[in-house]
Amino acid sequence: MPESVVAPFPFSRPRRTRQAPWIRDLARENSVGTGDLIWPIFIREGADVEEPISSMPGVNRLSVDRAAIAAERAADLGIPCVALFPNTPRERLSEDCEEAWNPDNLVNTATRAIKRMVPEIGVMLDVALDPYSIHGHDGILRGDEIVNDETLVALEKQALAQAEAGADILGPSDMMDGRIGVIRQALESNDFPNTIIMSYAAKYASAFYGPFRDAVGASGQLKGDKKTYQMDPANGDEALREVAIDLSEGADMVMVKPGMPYLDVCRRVKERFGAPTYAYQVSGEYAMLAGACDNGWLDRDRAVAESLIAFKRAGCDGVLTYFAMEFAEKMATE
Ligand SMILES: NCC(=O)CCC(=O)O
Repeated sequence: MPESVVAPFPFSRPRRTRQAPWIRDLARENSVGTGDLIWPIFIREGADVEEPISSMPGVNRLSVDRAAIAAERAADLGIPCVALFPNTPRERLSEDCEEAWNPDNLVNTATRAIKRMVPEIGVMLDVALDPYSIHGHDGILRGDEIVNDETLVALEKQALAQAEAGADILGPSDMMDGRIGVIRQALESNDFPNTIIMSYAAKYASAFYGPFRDAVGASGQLKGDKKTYQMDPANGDEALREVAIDLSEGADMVMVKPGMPYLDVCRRVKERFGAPTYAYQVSGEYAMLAGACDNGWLDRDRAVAESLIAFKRAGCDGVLTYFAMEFAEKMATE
């Protein structure tokens, strides 16, 4: 940033550029639009079903047919991409997570349905085993250990099944070492040169994921915690090392997660690497804001817009947010 030269008061009066809407519009440094947003959708079994998620008031699990209709609405409103997360039926969870590479699992089926109905919207899928494991971890568990290299073999199979289903962006969210290189190599070797990888590069072991685990049906399952693979919230330099590794292994875009408590990390990542940088405003952030708004303690439209502009100000190119649809609906009426 250039050094600012400021005249002494009264020659300098910062309020001059805030005195009326037109000059505030003209002086505004950042903006957020629907084109900056990725909308996460939870997918469940069944047909014609929308099921509320109690810990995320206003967010529903959708059956595949409903998800395709919702994606069409999102595209009409200018949202460029949806991210799909499965609420896998309990009987399909296993130790070895085979459901993750089932070509007909919920997210692969939903991807095909959405791409058939709305080919112009991007579809992003998470590459990680937690929605498919009986223990709720993102990798293969042997004894007490999440085994890194064995997990990579499973992630490769999962990623290829997703690319085959038509996913445009793969989001490895597991935080195993070496997974971006393995997935990129597999995509190149299997004729998917255009599949984009947005790595969850700096994903923290956070308390703010609680409602998500409820949404995907994994809250009761998790044994222990994820601290041996997700990052320590106390660390910032380590995030830069993680991002450097993922970019050098072939990630096209990188993500910081959660969002609002980690805006410093977003800023540092963007400044250091200049790569396309995204933040995930996670379920706990959604629940916190939605809960306060539902209680009348915050003005919902203003609080949501302010939370989203903060990501742009911090240097992000875009945001994954459960508020995407309501923000887009609001923008469309203005
Ligand atoms: N891999 C996707 C997530 O873990 C989402 C977390 C959240 O929304 O809390």
